[in-house]
Amino acid sequence: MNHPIPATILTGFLGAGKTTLLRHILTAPHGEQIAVIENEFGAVAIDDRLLEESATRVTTLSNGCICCTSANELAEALRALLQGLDAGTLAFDRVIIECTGMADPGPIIQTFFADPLQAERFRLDGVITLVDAVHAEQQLDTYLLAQTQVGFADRLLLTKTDVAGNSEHLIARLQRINARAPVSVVIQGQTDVRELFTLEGFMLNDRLPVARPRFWPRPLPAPGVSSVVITLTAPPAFDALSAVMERLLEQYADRLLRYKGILAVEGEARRLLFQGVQRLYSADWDRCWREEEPRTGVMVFIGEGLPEGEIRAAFSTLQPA
Ligand SMILES: Nc1nc2c(ncn2[C@@H]2O[C@H](COP(=O)(O)OP(=O)(O)OP(=O)(O)O)[C@@H](O)[C@H]2O)c(=O)[nH]1
Repeated sequence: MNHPIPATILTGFLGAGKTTLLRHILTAPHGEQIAVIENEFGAVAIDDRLLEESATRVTTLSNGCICCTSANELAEALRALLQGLDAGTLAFDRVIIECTGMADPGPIIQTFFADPLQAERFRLDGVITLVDAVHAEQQLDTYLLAQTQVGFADRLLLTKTDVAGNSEHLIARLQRINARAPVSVVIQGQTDVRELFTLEGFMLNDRLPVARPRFWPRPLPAPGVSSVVITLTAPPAFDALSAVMERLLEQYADRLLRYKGILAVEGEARRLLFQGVQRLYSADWDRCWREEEPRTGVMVFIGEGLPEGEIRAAFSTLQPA
């Protein structure tokens, strides 16, 4: 059985610097061969040829926005890459998908969960969202999509800080939208590529940063994308936990972009890893808790117009009064 091939999704609003970063990734000496799936918006080919020189293969999805029409096309492109790999006509260690600036990463991510072949042969390593420090505040004010892209991220990269100057306010805003994803600065695509390649954002392991709870003086204006971090100090019973999650998903799955957590369960030596994207989720038993580890569970919910009160109330029923 082959190891699943890691896939990285690059997203970010129009002009955020995705192609600039991709070019840097393709020429950096990280030792991986990379296949690229480009999602063109409109007919104007961006620098495919430039990318072609350093990538194993560049597949361009013709159909504009992946999120609207071409989820199937993406699945087809991934399948074609696998065929090439299996036939020995292609060699690559990783796939990078560059989304258009107007794409909602949700359906793209779901492609990796929904299709059994994709789920088996690929491992979604992480979603990297680029944020243009010059324009992001205005984009976040105007386009829910810009917030959604931030909400889906495992890692946020702030670009153009060389022009924007002080970005503290923006960084605080990004962390409010997505308390889970670390934010780092990238100027003209320059970054340590290896750090982008081992996110394992969907594997939920020890790399999940356990976000500190944050307190904000004012609630976010709704609707907006925000995150809620829930900490469970006492391990709940499995059935009670399942019932709470099922009820929340039944009612609010549409509003939940992503949620994931590491949970301790009563009478169970192993950690429960729970993660999902909108309606698609999985719960898996992971390694045993180590003796010295506090059996504290943490769940992070990221979503649009998050029903924070309801989520907190549901989980509080799992804790001793
Ligand atoms: N000053 C500055 N400019 C940057 C930086 N990163 C990217 N740019 C410029 O921003 C512009 C847009 O960069 P691209 O890499 O094409 O952005 P993109 O996200 O691929 O754009 P779309 O495909 O249109 O969504 C280009 O002119 C880049 O040179 C940066 O860190 N600083």
